[in-house]
Amino acid sequence: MIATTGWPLADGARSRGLAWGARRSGPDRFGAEPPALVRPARTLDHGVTCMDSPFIPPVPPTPDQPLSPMRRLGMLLRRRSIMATFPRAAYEDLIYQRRQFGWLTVFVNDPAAVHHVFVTNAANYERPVLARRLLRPLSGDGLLLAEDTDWRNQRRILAPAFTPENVSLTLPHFAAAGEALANDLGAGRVNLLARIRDAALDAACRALFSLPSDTDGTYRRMSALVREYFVHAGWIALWDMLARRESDYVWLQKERSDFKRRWFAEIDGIVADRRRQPSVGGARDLLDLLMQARAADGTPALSDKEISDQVATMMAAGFETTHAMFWTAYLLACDKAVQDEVRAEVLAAPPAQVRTLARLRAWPALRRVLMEALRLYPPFPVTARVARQDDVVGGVRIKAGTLVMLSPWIIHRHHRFWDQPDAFIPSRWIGREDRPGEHYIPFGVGPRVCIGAAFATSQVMLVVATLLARYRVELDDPRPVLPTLRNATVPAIEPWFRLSLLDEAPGEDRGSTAIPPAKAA
Ligand code: HEM
Repeated sequence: MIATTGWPLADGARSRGLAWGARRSGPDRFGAEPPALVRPARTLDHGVTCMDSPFIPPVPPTPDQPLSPMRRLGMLLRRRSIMATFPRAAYEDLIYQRRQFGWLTVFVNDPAAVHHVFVTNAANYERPVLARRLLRPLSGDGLLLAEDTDWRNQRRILAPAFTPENVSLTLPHFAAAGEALANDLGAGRVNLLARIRDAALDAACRALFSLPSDTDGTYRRMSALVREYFVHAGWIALWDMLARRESDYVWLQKERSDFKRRWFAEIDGIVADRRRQPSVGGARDLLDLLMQARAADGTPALSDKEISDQVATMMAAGFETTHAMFWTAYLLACDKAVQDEVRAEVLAAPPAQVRTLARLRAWPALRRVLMEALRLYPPFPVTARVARQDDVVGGVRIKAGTLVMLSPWIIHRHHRFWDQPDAFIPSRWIGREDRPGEHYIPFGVGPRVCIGAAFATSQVMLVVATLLARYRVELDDPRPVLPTLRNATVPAIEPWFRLSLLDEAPGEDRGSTAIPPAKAA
């Protein structure tokens, strides 16, 4: 058991090392004294009994007062966590506003205001230039960045590929990726994030393209490319904030255009290979489903370029799954009792038997842990829109051009909406697995809600279940694992974990992986 205190944090906070069942101590996020270490079980508003003294994962410090625009800008440019810029009021107000050099940004927490912006008046809002500049090299002209009629057409064409039957088609691919990960790992000390990153890409490549093994190095190259993108070309620069159009300061975007060329060369190659060697019989993966999509007159609905754009979008969006997988494993590693509960149900219904979405219901405890992981660490911590015309949002008059933010990070930890918002309490979802409520929005809201939600959740569940069926997982690192934002909610460090085979005593050392974890992700 590790319980080190006082490790200096990147964001200037101090926190505790946390391992098996480590519990909260020290002041809370708002500086208040903590409640007693062991709390009695009690009943929440929605009638669910909450476990004693839940694990409270560390987070960047929350400023009591809003930070000045200069300080926020400095933090952003120095790659400090965006979460550390949200003051206490953001977690308490229904509408939280701030100005950046005269520009108003409105965070909508109020469900009615969220509904107005993302559903009833969604046509008045579009993705901001900044998001398009950052995401275009990764996702091309696919669904994620499409707008208006183009978006409606694309969504209509893609929807059939994501029906429960078609997502079920991909489950064997996810199970195979989980098996490959479990075989590859072995007992000992491990940089689980690095391995999960590879496993998520492996799962995506299998489900999208039926690439069963990395014989020609395709997904190693793709993995390296995406990592490189998130660390370098995909990071916000000052000129991105100044740009009014996607094409502004194009000469400063050479790194991004180079990335786009290399990224699409890989994807175009995969599409061209499938054209040369089409699948026989029915569809075996998402690429087949996209190639088989038909317009009303029976002609192919998508050209090869459009297929590449959609595949790139799915791959880019699919990287969110890596982090969902990591945070799920991390939370399980930090709460032994919950891990044991999940393992018991996984051993009772082994992953090899799970071949349909309906069968995933055999793992309700795992599902609740994933729901809690997506609540505490939503892979997209903020979703932004720009008003096309003046509007009134939650009683606030906004002008055309105003940035309106929906932050799952804030809403999921909002003090009006959640009991013990920062605590890991999977039991809060008992009986609510299918109706998590309007304050739970990891996959977005309204017509542009994530099309790949079932795909992503089944992937995470199958890979994590396969891991737990083989190993006990512990955190073996004294450093606090703080979330930060790099296009997704990622851990600021790559922590060490310790795996032991189920028939070994926990923590028994069978050697460690030779490669030390890389520095901050
Ligand atoms: C845990 C993993 C994932 C999370 C948390 C997630 C979350 C989201 C969110 C919040 C949005 C809405 C963004 C907005 O409104 O601006 C979105 C959109 C989207 N997601 Fe996901 N996503 C995940 C995985 C996936 C996967 C695996 C795929 C594809 C296979 C995918 C495909 C998409 C696409 C294409 C869109 C754009 C939908 C549209 O604009 O109509 N996502 N996702």
